[in-house]
Amino acid sequence: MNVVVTDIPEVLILEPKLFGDQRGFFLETYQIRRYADAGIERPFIQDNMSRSAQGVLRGLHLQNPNTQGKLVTVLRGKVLDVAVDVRVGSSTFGRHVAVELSEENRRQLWVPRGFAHGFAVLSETADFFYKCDDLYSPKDEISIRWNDPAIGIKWGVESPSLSPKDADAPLLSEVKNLPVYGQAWRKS
Ligand SMILES: Cc1cn([C@H]2C[C@H](O)[C@@H](COP(=O)(O)OP(=O)(O)O[C@H]3O[C@@H](C)C(=O)[C@@H](O)[C@H]3O)O2)c(=O)[nH]c1=O
Repeated sequence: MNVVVTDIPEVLILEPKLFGDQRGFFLETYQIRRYADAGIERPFIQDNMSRSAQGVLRGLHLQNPNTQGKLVTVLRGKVLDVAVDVRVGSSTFGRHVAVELSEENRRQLWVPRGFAHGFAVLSETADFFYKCDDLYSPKDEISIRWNDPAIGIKWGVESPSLSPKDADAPLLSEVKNLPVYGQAWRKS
């Protein structure tokens, strides 16, 4: 597995080794020791899957407290996947990493605790799978406006299709209960 450290060093791109043969291919999408060596150490306790049509944008989402680290994989299709550092007091607060994840490149993104996450679907449909290191907690959910100019993400999608919650989301500067740097990802 190749590990690519991004401009925000806690955000990682993982490139699992792919074994192709006449039947198709095989790869490990998670393996406890290898991912721990890359810095992804907490146990995953929830797995999620979603399917979305072209032009759908989900995000930007996080939970606080009960922040979740997410290891995200695209099983089918292509998305632009984004992690935004929203940890108050972080030297990279408000900055983001945007990476294309697809069934062709088989890349994964590690979205650490304390980061907002979202993705836009660039293919006809996308099947999206992610592992979480804390449980879904609706009372802790925070949405941040996908097109907040202070974040400045170039999604590559015109007029995305959004959930009502995401369409009405506040700007980053309007969110009161953001995670605090140094608390969001403390080892449990
Ligand atoms: C996220 C989630 C949703 N749900 C339910 C609540 C709701 O009825 C339905 C759809 O929920 P949402 O609209 O929040 O789904 P969605 O917009 O796909 O939310 C997800 O977006 C991406 C970007 C993330 O990073 C995820 O953590 C999560 O926030 O599924 C669960 O039961 N468990 C979960 O873990």
